[in-house]
Amino acid sequence: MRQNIVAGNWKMNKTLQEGVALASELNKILASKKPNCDVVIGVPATHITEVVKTVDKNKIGVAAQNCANKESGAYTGEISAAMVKSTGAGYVILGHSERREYFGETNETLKEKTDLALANDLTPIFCIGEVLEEREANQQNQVVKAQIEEALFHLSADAFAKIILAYEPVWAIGTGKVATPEQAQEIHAYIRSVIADKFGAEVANNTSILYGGSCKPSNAKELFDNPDVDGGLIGGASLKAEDFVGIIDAF
Ligand SMILES: O=C[C@H](O)COP(=O)(O)O
Repeated sequence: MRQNIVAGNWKMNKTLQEGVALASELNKILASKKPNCDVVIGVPATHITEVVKTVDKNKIGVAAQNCANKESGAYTGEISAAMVKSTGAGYVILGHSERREYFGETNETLKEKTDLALANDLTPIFCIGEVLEEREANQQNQVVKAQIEEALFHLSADAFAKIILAYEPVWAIGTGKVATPEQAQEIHAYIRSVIADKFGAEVANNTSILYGGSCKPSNAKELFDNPDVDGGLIGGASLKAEDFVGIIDAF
């Protein structure tokens, strides 16, 4: 069934001690709440084990921010999907635009990462989205369609059903410039139609599609109120427990 989800992406922020303190604060606040959405935090790989120990797993899921496109072996510095799984994380963020832009990730490598994540029983939070020039040229639909087709269309419908999508217009990430609720709804509905055409209406209806890009407590509700927006992937505002909880409370 389609889930509402608020996922944080801490990116490369917080030392281990600061991260554990943030996770602990969040855990404490959520202990007395019953959120109307699943809550996930995407933390640096070095923090996963301690954060998993810190939070109530029934309330907060933990995500890695990446995994390797190889199973194991001589790939210095890489972290495999099996290693991520062994830390206790349940999710992995894949294809974030920062990984695509700064670390050369392509739809082809993301296809391999997705397969390994699924094989290791991790839930991918798979990011797609257009850059500003593409939006200005009105190419956003074809960009996100190609990202989904090239990295995910080889999957069976059952495998695809395990994926969470995150639509993040790159021009809205960390810029304070948020997509309007209408822009978000329009492209989320389009993404769902792309999924329906390939995997059928049931899979499409059950896929959670999150919005990411300058989402904060003050604009979360108007974004999440749209029928095809099932939550958010939150960067900056996930670094303060109060702000992150403000977004969770938008549901
Ligand atoms: O993964 C999260 C997104 O990149 C959004 O980041 P932001 O909320 O700081 O704009």
